Amino acid sequence: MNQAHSVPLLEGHALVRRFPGGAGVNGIDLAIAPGEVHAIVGLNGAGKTTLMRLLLGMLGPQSGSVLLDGVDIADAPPQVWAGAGHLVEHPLAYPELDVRANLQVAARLHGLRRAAAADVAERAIAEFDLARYAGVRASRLSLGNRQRVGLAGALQHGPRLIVLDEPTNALDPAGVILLREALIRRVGAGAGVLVSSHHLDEVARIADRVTVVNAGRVIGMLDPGGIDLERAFFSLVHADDVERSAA
Ligand SMILES: Nc1ncnc2c1ncn2[C@@H]1O[C@H](COP(=O)(O)OP(=O)(O)OP(=O)(O)O)[C@@H](O)[C@H]1O
Repeated sequence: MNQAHSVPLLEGHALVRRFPGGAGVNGIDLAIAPGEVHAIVGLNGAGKTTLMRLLLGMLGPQSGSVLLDGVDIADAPPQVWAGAGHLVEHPLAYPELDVRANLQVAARLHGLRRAAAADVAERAIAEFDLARYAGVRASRLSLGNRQRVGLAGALQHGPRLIVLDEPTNALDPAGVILLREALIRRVGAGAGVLVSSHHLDEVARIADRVTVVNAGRVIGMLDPGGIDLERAFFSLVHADDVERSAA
């Protein structure tokens, strides 16, 4: 960690996507560098998921742009996308397939050949402690195990860019540790991670940078090594709410 590089893996510039009623993303700049964990935190409805969907091209911006490896995502070829891994919104593609098959399909969709896909899927099963469930249909899994499979599928192909929306939701404490270690390994090897979370303790453990989002805008940064992250978070949000209500 802490080896932030000058060329970002992913950059969002002046991103705007307002939904009817005004909520959404109201002009955000954000970058993810190789070798860093960049966390975004914010209250429910702050715009974190919308921002991630914009950054991944799952949702088009009304204005602004996104560069992936320096290339506008509208022009990024499939091999550039193959170097990304994300888990935003839907943990599983194929509920009727078993865990092993789901992971193999996910690896194939990231451009791996059949034998390599089978190989990475076995390693992912081991990494996320899913051996007991490898032959179980995904639709029969508990929420937490489904989340483990989704994370394994997002990380198994060795992406350089990792984007995870609230990845610790539904995970048990063992799953939280497995994920933390999996991310630390990848960041140590040069990957860049964007992660949203409501768990400030976990954010403090893994993040190099923490961006606070409120009402669709970036309102400040938190120091992950700071002593009272919760207090710092609420004071930023409160100050922003007061400022907006006075405007
Ligand atoms: N498709 C949509 N149509 C209308 N409003 C939407 C749509 N998607 C999101 N919103 C609204 O945009 C705002 C931001 O939602 P978003 O899911 O990005 O927040 P979030 O920060 O991820 O919240 P949470 O912490 O609850 O997951 C919310 O008020 C939400 O209701």
